[in-house]
Order: sequence, then C-alpha cells, then structure tokens
Amino acid sequence: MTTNKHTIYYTLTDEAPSLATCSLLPIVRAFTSAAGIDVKITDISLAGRVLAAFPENLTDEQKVEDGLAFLGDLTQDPDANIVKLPNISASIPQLKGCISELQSQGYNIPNFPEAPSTDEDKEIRARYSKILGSAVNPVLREGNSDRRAPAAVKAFARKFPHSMGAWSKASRTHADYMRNGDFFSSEQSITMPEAGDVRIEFVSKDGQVEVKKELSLEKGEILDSMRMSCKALRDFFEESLQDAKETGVMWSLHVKATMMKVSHPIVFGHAVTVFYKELFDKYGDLFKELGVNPNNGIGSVYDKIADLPRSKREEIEEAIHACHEHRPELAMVDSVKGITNLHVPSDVIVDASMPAMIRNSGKMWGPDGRPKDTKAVMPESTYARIYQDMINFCKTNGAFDPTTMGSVPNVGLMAKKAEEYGSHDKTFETEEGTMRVVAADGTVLMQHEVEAGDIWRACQTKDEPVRDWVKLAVNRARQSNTPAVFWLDQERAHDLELTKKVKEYLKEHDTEGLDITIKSYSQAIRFSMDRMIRGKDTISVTGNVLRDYLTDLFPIMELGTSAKMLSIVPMLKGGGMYETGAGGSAPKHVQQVEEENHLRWDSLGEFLALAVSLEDMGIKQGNKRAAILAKTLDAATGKLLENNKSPSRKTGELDNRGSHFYLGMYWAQETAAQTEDPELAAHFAGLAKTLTENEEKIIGELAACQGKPADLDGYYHAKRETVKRVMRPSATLNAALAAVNPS
Ligand SMILES: NC(=O)C1=CN([C@@H]2O[C@H](COP(=O)(O)OP(=O)(O)OC[C@H]3O[C@@H](n4cnc5c(N)ncnc54)[C@H](OP(=O)(O)O)[C@@H]3O)[C@@H](O)[C@H]2O)C=CC1
Ligand SMILES: O=C(O)CCC(=O)C(=O)O
Ligand SMILES: [Mg+2]
Repeated sequence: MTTNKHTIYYTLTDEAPSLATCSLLPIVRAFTSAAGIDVKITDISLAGRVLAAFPENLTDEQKVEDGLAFLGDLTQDPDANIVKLPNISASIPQLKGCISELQSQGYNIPNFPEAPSTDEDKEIRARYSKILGSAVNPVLREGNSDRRAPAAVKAFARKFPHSMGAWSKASRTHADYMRNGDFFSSEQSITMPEAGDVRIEFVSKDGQVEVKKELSLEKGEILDSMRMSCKALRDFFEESLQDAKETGVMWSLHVKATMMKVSHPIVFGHAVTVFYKELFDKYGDLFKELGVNPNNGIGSVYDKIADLPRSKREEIEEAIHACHEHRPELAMVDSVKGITNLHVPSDVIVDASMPAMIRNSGKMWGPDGRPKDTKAVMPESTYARIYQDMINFCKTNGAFDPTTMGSVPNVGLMAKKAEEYGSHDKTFETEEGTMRVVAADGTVLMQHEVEAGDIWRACQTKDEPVRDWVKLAVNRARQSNTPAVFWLDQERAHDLELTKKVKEYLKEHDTEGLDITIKSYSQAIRFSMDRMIRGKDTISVTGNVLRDYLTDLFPIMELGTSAKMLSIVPMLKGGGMYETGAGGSAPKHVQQVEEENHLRWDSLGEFLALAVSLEDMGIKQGNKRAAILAKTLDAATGKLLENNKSPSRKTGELDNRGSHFYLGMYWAQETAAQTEDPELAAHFAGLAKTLTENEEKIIGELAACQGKPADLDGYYHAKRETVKRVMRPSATLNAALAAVNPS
C-alpha cells in the first residue's frame, strides 16, 4: 500500500473532540503546510461509520468513505502517522439516536432491528453490531500503549493544582464485588505449544454438541476461558441492594458496557431487573411484547411505554416508583432530570466514573442533588479490588495532593485485541450444560459446567504483542530511570501464563541497573500509592483492562483529568498512532456548548499527540521542518501551561477556542524565534506579530459569543458549516490564519 509519507491522518470523531477539531485544525494546518505536511481528516465518527455501512441506501452525494476501514489498513503501513481523538463507543440507545438523526436529515438508512427475525433484518443487525460499543479502538490499536504525563504537564499540575475533595476516615464509600461465581473464580488458561485450531463447543444436558466458534491460534498464544454464574450475579445484586438499604448508603453500578460490549450490557440488564424486580415480575409479558430490553436500561421501559394509553403508562410509572421505595437511593447521572445510574448502560463507565468519585471525596450525586457516600458495585472482582485499595488508602492518608504527588505512567498490553477487550465474538449467554474448548484432535483443553443465563467467554492474547509489551516496559524504565512493576496476579490462571512469558522475554533485554518487579494487583497499587505520596514515580505495566482503568485513575488524581496525558501507540508494523489523552468524548461538554456556547474541552492531549506525530515524521521521513515544528509546538505547549491558558470550566472565561488561539500565538512566536531554519522563522514572523498585536481583540471576539445557546444543527451529525460558524467566531484570527495558509 502506498501512502503519502508526509501525511498526518487526523481523525474526525464525535461530541466535544470533534467541535475542538473544527477550531484547532486550521491553526495546525497553518504550521504544517509550511513543512509540506498534509493533515488529512478521516471520518470515524459514529454517524460516519453508520453511513459507511449502508452505501446502497444512499445517493451518490450522500455516500462517504469508510474511514475506519481505511485507517485499519493504514495501521499495517510502517509510515502510518495517525492522530486519534476519542470517539463515541455507542450503546444501543446512542446508536438508535444517531440513526434517527440521520434519517431526519434525509439519509435513507434502516432502523436498528431490536429483535431481527427475517434474513434481511439479521443482515442489517449484523452491520450495526460492527458499529456498536468500542468498535474503533480495537481496529486501530495494532500496537501496545504507552501513556504518561510529560514533565511540563506535571509541573503545571503542581503549579495550578485542580481541586481535590477531602477524604474523611468515616467515609462509608466502598467497592462491592462478587466473592464467588464470577469470572475471576472460574478462569482457566492455556498457552498453545504449537499453532493449531480449537473449537468452542456447548454440550447440552442430553449430550448434543454445538460448535459455537472455531479459532485458529498461533504458536505461543494464550487462550483463557471463564464463566460468570447468572444466579450468583443476581444473588449478589440482591444482597448488595439490601445491604445498602439497611445501612443507608447510596447504591451505584460501574461497568464498561462500551468496551465489554457483549458481557457488560447483560450484567447491567441483570442489575436493572433485580433492582426493579416487582416491576419486571408484574409486567414481564407486556414488556416482552413491547420489546423492552433491560440491557438498555430502565430508559428502555420509559421508551417503550411512551405510546401506551395514558392510564396504563401511569400505572407502570407508579410501579417503577414503588420499587424505589424499598430500594436504596440510586446514584444519579442527572438529578434535575431524574436520570439514574440505571437509565442507560453508557452513562456511567467504570474507568472514568470511579476516579471521578474518588476525586470527589468518594461521593456521587444523590437523587436530591447532593454528594453522598456510595456502595460502588463492580460485579467482576478481578479488577474491582484495586478501587477498594485506593479507597482504603485515601481513608487512611487523606486525599492525594496534586502539588506533591508522584506519577504512575502506564505501559499497557493492548495490541491485537488482547485479553478481555477482544472477547466479544467469543462471549455467550448459555443454556444448562457444558462449555468447552476442544483441540483439533478432540482433546478437551478447558471446560466449565454452566447453567441457563450464565455468561461464558474466551479471551485471546497473542505472543508477539506480549514480547513487544515487555520491550516497551524495559525501554520506558530505562528512558525514565523509573521502577517498573508488572501487575500480574499469581492467583489468576491467565496471569500465571503471562508471567512465564514476561520472565522469558525479560531475559532478551539488558535490565542491568533497572528496578523491574512483578506484583499482584493489590501489592502493586499499594506500592505505587506509597511511593506516589512521597513524590515518587512508578511505571505500571499492565494488561489491557488495567491499562484502561489505570490511565484514567492515576491521571485524574494527578492532573484532574486524563485529557492531559500523552498517549502513544507504537504500532507493531512500525507506524505510529498518537492518541489524544486517555479519556472520552465528554458529552457533558457539548451540552454546555448548546446551552451557553462555552466549550471546556481541553485539547492538551491533541497538542501533545501532534508534537510526537511531527517529531516522528521528522525522524522517519527526514522532514527537518517537521522536527522543528515539533520542538516549537512543545515549547508553545509549555508556555501555554505556564501561563495557565487552558480552558476554564466556567462560561465567560477562556474556553477551548481561546486556548487554541494562545497555542497558535505561542507556536508562531517560537517558530519565528528559532534560528535553525531562518526561512521558516521569516514565514511565521508575520503571523506571530499579527496574533501578538491582536491578542486582546481576538480574545474579545472569542468571548463575545459565549453565554448564549448555540445550535449545532445536529448532535451526532451536526452540520459542518454550522459547527464552523460556532467554533471559529473570530474574524481577525480566521483572516490571520488564511494569510499564512490560503488553501
Ligand atoms: N479513546 C476513546 O475513544 C474513548 C472513548 N470514550 C467514549 O467517550 C464517551 C464518554 O465517556 P465517559 O466515560 O463519559 O468519559 P469522558 O472522558 O468523555 O468524560 C468524563 C469526564 O472527564 C472530563 N474530560 C474528559 N476529557 C476531557 C477533556 N479533553 N478536557 C476536559 N475534561 C475532560 C470531563 O469532566 P468534567 O465534566 O468535570 O469537565 C468529562 O465529563 C463514551 O461514548 C465512551 O465510550 C471513552 C474513553 C476513551
Ligand atoms: O474504546 C473505548 O470505548 C474506550 C477506550 C478507553 O477507555 C481507553 O482506551 O482508555
Ligand atoms: Mg479508558
């Protein structure tokens, strides 16, 4: 495949990051054009992916490129240079919202078939399934992950610390998780001695064998299998709800229905039907007829009863309220609008929600709009325990102090859909019988007795990514002269297999003088936190789920948000993907734009990612100007942090657009001041002068639009022209940029 070696592929995503892109990209292009670099937009937004899936339903003008397929191919190119912004990982309610918005805009795409029965519906559902949940990152992440807070960002956090809620020793907040019957307690794991095929089979009580999936495994590949008991899960929910009610503590549920897009919506659905047991007992048949799906949350009930006669609807609504009376208070997503934690599965996502709670004195919002201690329920015990460790630590030592605390960067095993995050096509809700993994010669490699409704899944971890991950960890430990801890739990079957490989592959490297250890999750987090409060850094080297969890958990304590992280994916094939931050697409931020035209999205992640992307282009393609622009961009970002020109959360103060202006001004000043390339300096002298002289005027123009509602003409597929008008309101800035880069 031939690609332009001087192209940066910049992703167009959703929500807040896509708004920010509209303002930032013209600034970036003003600089990159001077180095002969093309910054190409590739659309991987939810709406773009939906449109790309149904070309035959669209007119020629409506047809779009399949941006995700394009980038997926590009990851195999050693010259790949991708800047990846966060995108929506859609739950079913979000996907349906996107579909109806596109239909209302005149796109003739099909409805989402909730219970497909015809072949045509099944085919449509299959196409939509590829778009659901975390569907982008697994395709693009053809490498492991290296996430950290650069020194300038850490210095900024020390100088301008974010607020941290105090922790009381009397806090009643705690993590609650299953003690038996969950994936942790049933995990089995094997490593393939040679490449080979295996079958995943279900054997019914009467001995019928059904092949559920066939897999071709590579030599050295780890395969895990595990089961969660439906009965144990439901009993656990019931006990935990009763305990919360009796002890008067609020109840909250934290799952990752987006990345664990098959198993966690089922878990979420059980929470809904246990919490609202009487409701589902009484109206179960009607709900079935109406197509209520509890896996989509209690919101699905409200949705489906909307067209019932008023008296029936009110009767059901009363039954919903009656359930609340004997249940504990539920954590709220929006207490004003009455949206609870059980409304939709994608509102409370564990990686962001647990740290936000810990940062907020261990409290979540109650139905009365007040912060309250909570029982934070994460059924799978495998990783939930680390949160209890951090809660204990905060109760003992008080809240973390961003002005003195050290850092916990992460090297995460991620490539080739490693571990649980690649398990969707191997996850099954079972009948009573046996689930087993069988080798081609008929040998049973692993098996579990299962009951009706149990969730059984298998996870793959290929050898090449593990080897690369170990190398990345050693390099990071060496480059930063920091102790590195492999978080591997010797009580877990999977981690035992992984540990053998880690020990083996560490021998391939010079580790002389490095402090590299293996610790259980509990030991690892305690060790890291003990060091952290003494100002010391510790690299966490983890599997895929902990990578996801820890790269929100620690940054949110250290920096207030994971948006300030540098997040690099060195691709196995040699290319580079530079992710921006470690967080998501911040739907709350869009709401603020719609209501008050203030975008508090912090693009620091984009600035950091672009600098490494340019640096990489400088090295790989010998583009000297790219190398200079990388250095001047880093310096500009440093200045921006030093002068505190990051966006404020408050309407009326500097927002995302203003912060982009400052980046552009400092970048122009730095580029004009460098002496390595006088021609480049001269090229930017004019821009530096114009922006510096017009600072007040431009900031005034950018501030003038705030405080009033902004209509974006759509949410998932807002009109580009309207977004442009909203996001680029300064005529002076626009003219200055056009003067440098007329295209
Ligand atoms: N890499 C990716 O593609 C990722 C995508 N997602 C997707 O994003 C969506 C939302 O996920 P959610 O769990 O709500 O997490 P988000 O990270 O979007 O939001 C959590 C909070 O983090 C803060 N935040 C996040 N990014 C920024 C930023 N750049 N600047 C300032 N503050 C920021 C905001 O806090 P405050 O409100 O206090 O300002 C925000 O409300 C989901 O669809 C999810 O699947 C999630 C993670 C990664
Ligand atoms: O792909 C997703 O849904 C989210 C990714 C994520 O949270 C992460 O990688 O940190
Ligand atoms: Mg995450």
